[in-house]
Amino acid sequence: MDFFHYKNDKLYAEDCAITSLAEEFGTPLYVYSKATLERHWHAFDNAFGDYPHLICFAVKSNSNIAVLQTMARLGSGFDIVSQGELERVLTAGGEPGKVVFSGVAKTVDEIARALEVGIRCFNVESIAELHRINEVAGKLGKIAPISLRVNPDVDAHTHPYISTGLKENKFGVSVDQAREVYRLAVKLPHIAITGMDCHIGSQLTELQPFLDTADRLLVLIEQLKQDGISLKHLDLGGGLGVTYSDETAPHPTDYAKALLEKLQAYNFEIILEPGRAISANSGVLVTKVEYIKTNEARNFAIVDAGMNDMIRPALYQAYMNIIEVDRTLPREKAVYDVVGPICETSDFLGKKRELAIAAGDYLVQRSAGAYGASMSSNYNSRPRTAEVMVDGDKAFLIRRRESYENLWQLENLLP
Ligand SMILES: Cc1ncc(COP(=O)(O)O)c(C=O)c1O
Ligand SMILES: N[C@@H](CCCC[NH3+])C(=O)O
Repeated sequence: MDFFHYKNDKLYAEDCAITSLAEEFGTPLYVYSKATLERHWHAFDNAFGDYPHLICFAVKSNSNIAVLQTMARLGSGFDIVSQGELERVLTAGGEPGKVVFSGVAKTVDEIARALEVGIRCFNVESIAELHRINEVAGKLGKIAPISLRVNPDVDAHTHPYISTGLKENKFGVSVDQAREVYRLAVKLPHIAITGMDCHIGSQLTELQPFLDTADRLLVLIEQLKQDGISLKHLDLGGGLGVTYSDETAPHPTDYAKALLEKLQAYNFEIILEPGRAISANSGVLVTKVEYIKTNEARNFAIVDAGMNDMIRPALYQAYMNIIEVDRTLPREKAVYDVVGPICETSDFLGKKRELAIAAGDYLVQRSAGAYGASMSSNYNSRPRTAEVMVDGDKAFLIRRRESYENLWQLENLLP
């Protein structure tokens, strides 16, 4: 069941008509469905049944505090990559004891804050970081729980910009060095080894790379046993893909089943860090057609949302569906490039889309709940969009539209 659906040819988010939301809150507008967020989180959580596990929502995919609050109320953990994300989780009511901290450049201040609030563990990405965490923990009189992010050198078969598990990527410690690093970690006085993690990439549409990764990590885990190092958890990161057009991504149940077949014999808690699979299809970007422009080569639908609001097509040539909001309007179909207001040729939401539209109509870009608002910017001095969370027939403004004053509120004129 899709909570974004047509009723009498008019698009709804749950029981709220998108046209009404656009008129009430203006466009561009991010609209999230609370029921979809919850259903997707439960799909992961239920997939593991009674097997010990923790689903840590990847905050980077959608960091609005109401989205995080929705996750926290379900009992979710969180995967963070900065102190900013940590503070958001805490503000949203998330439990610090369910936070895992990834990221290659953790600063001294970030480490100290994470130790102060008592996060679940640091996903350590280098030897230098391990030493830094040990030092900071020592100064604070704490023991830092750590997991080593192992880079398994597995090809995730995804876009090169969102592939993270190859040796040439900056992430983690290579699988060949990891044993040495664990042997070092075990000797450090302010470090407690709790687990192992990895994250090989995003928008994976096959299970095999995850399973190959698990195999490589299990070999390493056996070697660590010989060294007397035992782990409490195994964190396989995020990365499960979603359907943007016609790709089929594995269901969390199939993923969990395949993992459990491998891991049943071990006594680990399993941690996953899904972002996109929970948030992408829980949200849409609503935009208004400002102008239709036609030349010999193209029809352009010029809309009020740009690459500053949704950068995925510009950055990864990502395909995202674009659909009409009101199909009862009498319109001729034509093929359009749907482009934004930004002064960049890469500013498009979609190319060669068949749409029945006229100026003034609303369009929706689907699957925009992940890496949409969280990657938005003020480029071209465009105030960031509002965000709305729909719950049944109620709509809550969870981020107000920025004002023009907001654009320069942190800037100063010279004396
Ligand atoms: C360490 C880590 N965990 C989790 C995620 C979430 O990934 P996804 O949104 O593909 O599930 C990412 C982003 O790719 C990441 O870098
Ligand atoms: N931002 C990317 C995903 C990268 C995730 C970060 N490791 C996307 O929109 O597809």
